[in-house]
Amino acid sequence: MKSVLNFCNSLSDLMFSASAVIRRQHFLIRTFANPYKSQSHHRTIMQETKCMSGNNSLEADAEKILRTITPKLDLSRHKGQAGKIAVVGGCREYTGAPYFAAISALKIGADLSHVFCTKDAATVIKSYSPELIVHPVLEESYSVRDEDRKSVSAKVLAEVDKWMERFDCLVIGPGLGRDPFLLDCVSEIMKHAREANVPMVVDGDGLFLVTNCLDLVSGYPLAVLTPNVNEYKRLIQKVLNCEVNGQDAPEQLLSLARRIGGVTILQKGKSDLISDGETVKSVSIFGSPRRCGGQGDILSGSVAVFLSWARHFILTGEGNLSISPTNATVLGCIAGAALLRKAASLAFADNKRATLTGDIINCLGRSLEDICPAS
Ligand SMILES: NC(=O)C1=CN([C@@H]2O[C@H](COP(=O)(O)OP(=O)(O)OC[C@H]3O[C@@H](n4cnc5c(N)ncnc54)[C@H](O)[C@@H]3O)[C@@H](O)[C@H]2O)[C@@H](O)CC1
Ligand SMILES: Nc1ncnc2c1ncn2[C@@H]1O[C@H](COP(=O)(O)OP(=O)(O)OP(=O)(O)O)[C@@H](O)[C@H]1O
Ligand SMILES: [Mg+2]
Repeated sequence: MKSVLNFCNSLSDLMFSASAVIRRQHFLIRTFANPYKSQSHHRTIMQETKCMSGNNSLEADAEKILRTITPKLDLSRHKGQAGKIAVVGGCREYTGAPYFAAISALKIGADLSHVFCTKDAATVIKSYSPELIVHPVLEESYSVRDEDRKSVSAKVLAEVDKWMERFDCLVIGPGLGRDPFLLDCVSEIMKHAREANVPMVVDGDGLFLVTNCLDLVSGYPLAVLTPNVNEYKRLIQKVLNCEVNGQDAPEQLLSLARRIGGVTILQKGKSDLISDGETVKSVSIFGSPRRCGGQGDILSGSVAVFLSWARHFILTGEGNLSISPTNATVLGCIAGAALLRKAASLAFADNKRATLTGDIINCLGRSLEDICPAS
């Protein structure tokens, strides 16, 4: 029995540090197991959301989900098994956003957090924290001659590709900026991530890119979009060709996720609404009335970690599966939103009007400990 258990443990460890082949197998299993892919929608969107709001099941049991998917701290595990995250973002204007996302991933429990940014941003981000692994590989138009664009683009891609298979999730967009050459390179990075079945959380300027080129994520079930009010408005206008409908928000979100081929969308706001085109859930845990910039960046880093943990939990069949919904991307969003909101409320209790994003990051550990104690 013990040897069987040991075997299972080793197998599970192996799976988490997944090779490309295993990732692909997992993806196939998940794809065929996903009713979305079978196109068998037995209920209409209207029936589904009415049914959900009718029995008040829109609100997720977020704390239970977070507790369930968070791995136990185990002395037998080695570095990397609790997750390796990479943030693609950081340019001349923005160095805070990628830092917030990457450091949040570490504070929550990922073992390694990388940042792929421009040269200008790299030294600054490194100086914020020695914990982050910072790659100064991205280039903006101003630093590249027209005739060098092709070769520079290939070099950028090669630099990121060297690491791609090692990541459990990418966060694309915090502080990326909107330089056209840089965004072209990031499009290529996204295509490679998709080929390698690496999950992607797309936020900030990554959403600007995706809204203008939906094919980058369309039909990719491992993509998560985390739009704020503005980013959501732009997505709705582009995809559904209408305005945001505050009255039927869950229904509209469900159709948006369906129209983008079953990606998961976390619509940030007073309540966070989450849908993968199959189901809609909300997270309304009390947060903070302060709307300081950077909270969305914490969220993107958090979702990346929880998504990786949820995937591991589901793919290895570890623990009990008594949670619903069962899509890892949705579970990651629910847990990430819950943790951020709780941390924001703790930070606000301490700092009131002076609450800043750094204060919220400092409360991530306490917030996690309240929901899911380390021992
Ligand atoms: N310290 C930093 O480096 C930060 C950088 N950030 C980055 O800045 C870039 C642009 O992100 P933004 O969030 O500013 O882009 P948005 O398109 O959301 O915001 C653009 C403008 O809309 C306004 N706006 C924002 N939220 C609104 C709301 N709820 N209702 C009405 N108007 C609203 C803002 O004041 C801003 O002027 C991204 O790359 C993002 O990641 C932000 O994450 C904030 C922190
Ligand atoms: N009106 C609100 N009331 C309560 N919480 C909110 C409200 N709006 C947003 N939040 C919380 O703040 C988080 C970040 O949302 P926000 O809209 O600030 O993102 P953002 O604009 O992308 O942030 P960033 O400045 O990092 O780019 C959300 O997940 C949500 O939990
Ligand atoms: Mg944002």
